[in-house]
This record gives sequence, C-alpha cells and structure tokens, in this order.
Amino acid sequence: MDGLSQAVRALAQANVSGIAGSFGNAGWSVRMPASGILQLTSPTHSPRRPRLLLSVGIHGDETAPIELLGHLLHELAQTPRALALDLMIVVGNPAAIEQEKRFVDADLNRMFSDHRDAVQAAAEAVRADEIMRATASFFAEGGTQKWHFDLHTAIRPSLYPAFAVLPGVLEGARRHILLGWLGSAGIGAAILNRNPAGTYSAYTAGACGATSATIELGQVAALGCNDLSRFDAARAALAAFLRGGAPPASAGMPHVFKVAQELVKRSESFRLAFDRDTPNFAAFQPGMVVAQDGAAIYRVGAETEYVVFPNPDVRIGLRAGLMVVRVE
Ligand SMILES: O=C(O)CCC(=O)N[C@@H](CCC(=O)O)C(=O)O
Ligand SMILES: [Zn+2]
Repeated sequence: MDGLSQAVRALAQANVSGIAGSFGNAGWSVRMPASGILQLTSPTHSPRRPRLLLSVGIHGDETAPIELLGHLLHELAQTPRALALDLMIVVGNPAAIEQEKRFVDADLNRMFSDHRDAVQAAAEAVRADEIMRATASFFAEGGTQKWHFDLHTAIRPSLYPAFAVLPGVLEGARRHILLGWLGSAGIGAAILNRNPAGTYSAYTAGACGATSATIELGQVAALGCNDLSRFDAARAALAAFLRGGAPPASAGMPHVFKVAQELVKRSESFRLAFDRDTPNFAAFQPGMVVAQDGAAIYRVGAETEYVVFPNPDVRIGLRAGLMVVRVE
C-alpha cells in the first residue's frame, strides 16, 4: 500500500474512523454502526435533506472505486461543511479486500436477499446482514431523495469502459434524472434490470426505495495500479453530488439497454460459446448459441444481443452472464 494516500489506505483497511475525524470536528453527527461503515448526518435532523449511500469493495479485488472514494473523501475533508447531504459510506468486504480476492467464502453481491440456500454459513452472509441492517436504518431515518451508487469494476474489458446496471422498476422523472447524472459522470451505457438479483443495489432500490445503480468503473486491478484519470468525469460528478452542486456538463446520455435473458449456471456442464477474451457488450446475432448447459442451449432471440458479465466460474444456481438488448 506504499504510495497510496492516507484516506485511500484507511478505506482499504475499512478504517472509517480514520476518515471521520474532520467531519466530526466540523459538527457532523458521526456513527459507525459496524466495521467499515460510516454515517455522516446533519445534527439538525432535516427530513428534506437528501441521503446518499456510496459503497465500494463489495468485491475485494475491485479497487479503483476504493481509490476514487478515498480521494473524494480526502478532498471533502478539507472543507467538511460543504457536504450537502446525509452520507453513508460502506466498505463492503474488508476480509476479501485484504486477501485481494472477489470474495472469501461466497459472493457477497448475491446475498442481499432471503434466498441464500447453501451459502447461509458463509462469512459474507453475516456481513450482508450487517450491511442491510445499517442501510435500512440509514434510509429509514429520512431523506426525500434516497440515492445509492454501488461502485464496482468489471472482470473483463468492456466496449463501454464505464457502465451501470439500474435495478428494479425505474420510470419517469427518476429514471431521466439518474440517466442524466450517469451521462455527466461519463457512464457510456446503462442496463435496466428488473430481474431479482440479490445485489446490494437491487436491495436498496427494492427494500429502501432508493434510486440505485451499480456502477462499473474499468477493470479489476491491484490497489495502487488503477489509472483513475480514465474516470475523471465520474470523480467530478460525485464531487459535485456530495456538495449539492449541479453535475458537470454532460457528454450525453448513456446508451440504454435492458436484460433480454440471463445465462444461469445450472450444472458443472455449463459452457460459454465464446472465449475468455470476449469483452462486455460484444454483439451476438439472432439465433447464435451463446452458452450450453447439458441439454439446455442459450440462443440469441430475434434481435442482436450483447453479453455482459459472462463468468462460467460462478456457483451453480447463479447468473453466469446477462444478455442485453438496446432500447434507447
Ligand atoms: O465483471 C463481472 O463479471 C462482474 C463485475 C461485478 O461485480 N458486477 C456486479 C454487477 C451487479 C449488478 O448486476 O447490479 C456483480 O456481478 O455483482
Ligand atoms: Zn463487483
């Protein structure tokens, strides 16, 4: 961790008290409901104040968001009174971050639901419960606007280096505002996913009424090895969000996709029909076979589909990829 700023190191070690100091001194109410979770709220409790949850490290080897958030919090700590909303920071899986692995026992980002079957005994199940308790109480305390950005990085390269998944039913003004903000943050593609997912952002959207997005910023890399300049727009948009300012001028709206089908690994025979170099958003033409699982064959439907998050190494029963179609 040599060469990393103090705030980035503190976040990577889930030492959120190392970040809280200057906010507490500036009069914010500081709470740490569990390890790696920090809440900064206004002491003059105002139900009209927006609430923002920023989470990183839900997967331990996805480090660019940890670095990005470390820098944002370090900058904000110079003028802590500029924080314009009630904020919760979650460092998702500290043990996995330390081990530089996606997870220790099982994928934390499939545990934000009641359906955990075989992995109920995993270390991540305890952590998911802890995070859900803190999250539910944070959003229950107020906030006419509730936001959650769960920051990740993808395993594979992507034809859109920064993209987002928007869980649940998101329509009208909320959808328009979120897409506009994502555009200003340099997010090139947004995937609407109404399927139940067990992900953190699906939990905050469904159970807490938040406007939520999983945001993918580049690719998995070791801490300190990320080129954050590729995500300057996301950094500037988040910095403005924290201060209640207008987002920077947008490069345009993201391209919008929706999930056409999920590739689910039902057995150890599951195979993708393409290789491990195929990037996210690679196109497949109608009728093409994209995966096979014993006798079951996954084929593209009537229009071009694009593959996202293909991963044959997931546990049986989990999604091994999404096939999406362009809608806007
Ligand atoms: O690149 C990959 O295969 C995974 C990257 C990642 O962790 N993505 C999230 C997306 C969550 C969502 O669908 O909202 C995940 O798979 O948990
Ligand atoms: Zn992830």
